[in-house]
Amino acid sequence: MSDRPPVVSRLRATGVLLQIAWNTDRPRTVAAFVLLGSEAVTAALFAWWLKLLLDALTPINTAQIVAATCGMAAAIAVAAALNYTGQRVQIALRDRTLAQVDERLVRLVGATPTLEIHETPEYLDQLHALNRESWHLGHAIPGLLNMFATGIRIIIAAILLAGVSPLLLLLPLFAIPTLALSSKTGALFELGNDRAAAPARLAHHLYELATNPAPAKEVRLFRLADELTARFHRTEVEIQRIHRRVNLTGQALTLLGRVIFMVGYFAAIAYVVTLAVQGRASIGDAGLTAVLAGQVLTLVTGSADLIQLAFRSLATVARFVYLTDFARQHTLDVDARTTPPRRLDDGIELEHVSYRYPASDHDALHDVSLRLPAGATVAIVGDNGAGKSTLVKLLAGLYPPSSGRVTIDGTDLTHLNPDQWRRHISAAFQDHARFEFLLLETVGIGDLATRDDPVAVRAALDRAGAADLPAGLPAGIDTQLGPNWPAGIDLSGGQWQKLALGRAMMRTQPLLLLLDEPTAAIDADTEHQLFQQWTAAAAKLRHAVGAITILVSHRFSTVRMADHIVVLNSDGTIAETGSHTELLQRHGTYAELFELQARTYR
Ligand SMILES: Nc1ncnc2c1ncn2[C@@H]1O[C@H](COP(=O)(O)OP(=O)(O)OP(=O)(O)O)[C@@H](O)[C@H]1O
Repeated sequence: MSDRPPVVSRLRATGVLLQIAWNTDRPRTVAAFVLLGSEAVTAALFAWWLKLLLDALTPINTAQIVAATCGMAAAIAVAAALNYTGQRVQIALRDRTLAQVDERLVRLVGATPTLEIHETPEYLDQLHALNRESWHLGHAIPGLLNMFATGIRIIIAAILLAGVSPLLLLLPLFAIPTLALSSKTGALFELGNDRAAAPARLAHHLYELATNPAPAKEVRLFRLADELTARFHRTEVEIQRIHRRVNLTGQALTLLGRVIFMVGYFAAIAYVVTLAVQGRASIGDAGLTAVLAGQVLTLVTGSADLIQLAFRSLATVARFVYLTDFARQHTLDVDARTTPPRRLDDGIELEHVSYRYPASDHDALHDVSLRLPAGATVAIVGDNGAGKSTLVKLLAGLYPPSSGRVTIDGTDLTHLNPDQWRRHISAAFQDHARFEFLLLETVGIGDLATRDDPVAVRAALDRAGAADLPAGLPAGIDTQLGPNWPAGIDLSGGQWQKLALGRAMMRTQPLLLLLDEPTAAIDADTEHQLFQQWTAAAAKLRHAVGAITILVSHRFSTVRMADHIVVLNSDGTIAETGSHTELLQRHGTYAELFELQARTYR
């Protein structure tokens, strides 16, 4: 997961967790440590009151008997009260801290300017493992507090035992193997999870395929239930095999540690009994030792379990730290970068641009050099997988080129503040998101400045050819979208796509409008009309801001309207560029594809 040794990454995780708790709720952080620490002191002193009581019996010392009995009763009552309050504070602190952990992750990942983290297998494995182990996160804060309280009890028990005989301080030494082995077993658990991360992600994917509504049609049509079940079963067997192997080793190590401690425990009891027989220890000392030796057993084995649990939960916190570090590394120092121009005078240029996806062994785009003049409408065509969407995402700054550069009026796109650049662009994709909000918001978020303005939203819907869509819905523009919400309704694929288009139309003067097969689910005639409308709008914007419109489409009746057409080869290189007329005269790939499609429609 990271290059750091496990102990260092756990220490860092502890620091991060305590810092989040502190920033989230300072009073409760302090209260939890004070209450549980005080409970530990009170409970640990019970044995001392017992010793005073036993010593007061021979000879009888009534005042001491009364004081010791009251002390014992008070120790029990106060410890119970502190424990009750401390646990409640601890639960509230845990819940608030966990909510803060989730919020940090959402904020950091959402603010990452490029898409690369979503395509890096190592990152995805860690994210999935974090989701799977999310219940461990819930143990992290209680685990740290319990370790703190247990530490106090062990220290007090050690002081009291040393008072009887310094030799008794050797007793906790017998616990060292248990303690040492517990971190080893914790590391083994983490190793199991790391090894199982990839098959676990596969199992999750198979589970989602079988249970989510989106793939349900194809799963039934292609009768894939048995196939998915068989794959799921094989993957789960593999996951269990990985865990079983490391768990067996862990259990054997735990047993060994316990046996060693038991030897020391019986030796301590035998030693104090011998001292008492020789008259070198009082009855109270013998009672104190018997109770404390028993407590040390519980405390040490308990603390070993606590350390193990804390090690596991801190391993999960360490995943969170890894993910946030990863996201932070990808959130480059954006504020320091140049502000984009308010209008395009020259245009956009791609200079020998190549792009390779993190998990891929070949370029999706290779050595692409292109000039997109200010004010132009540009269509990109090519076979499936030729790199059209990749090119669109590079222009949006969602990926940095692997080599070469994209310039905006001469400024390297990677030097522009991505947040500012995205204020000047708009986009609609074939694989658009389904924001299940009110229709008004689903479209309005295309321009956060006017997101709640019904006039702006209706105008955007009009530009997207969806002016009539709200009228057919129960609450019009205020209809809740998404069947999973109260009064929420689902839409057809084409209707969702029109809303995505509406979102793209919210911005009225973008410098760059990216339309990546935004009308694939809409009929060809409507697409044709819409593109005519957009070309007319682009002509107006040409003079105002020099806006460039990029359209990816497989429909040549639409593509032909563009000023410039870029044809990509299936290996991500450029085949040819030019206007429709120029490309037809060239009798190359475009002319061939155009003729083929035109023939189909004749
Ligand atoms: N996230 C990814 N990780 C690895 N490879 C990818 C990823 N996305 C796309 N590719 C690969 O990059 C190449 C270009 O894909 P891209 O989506 O840009 O093609 P496209 O021309 O838009 O295709 P289509 O017409 O099918 O939408 C393809 O070979 C594809 O398999």
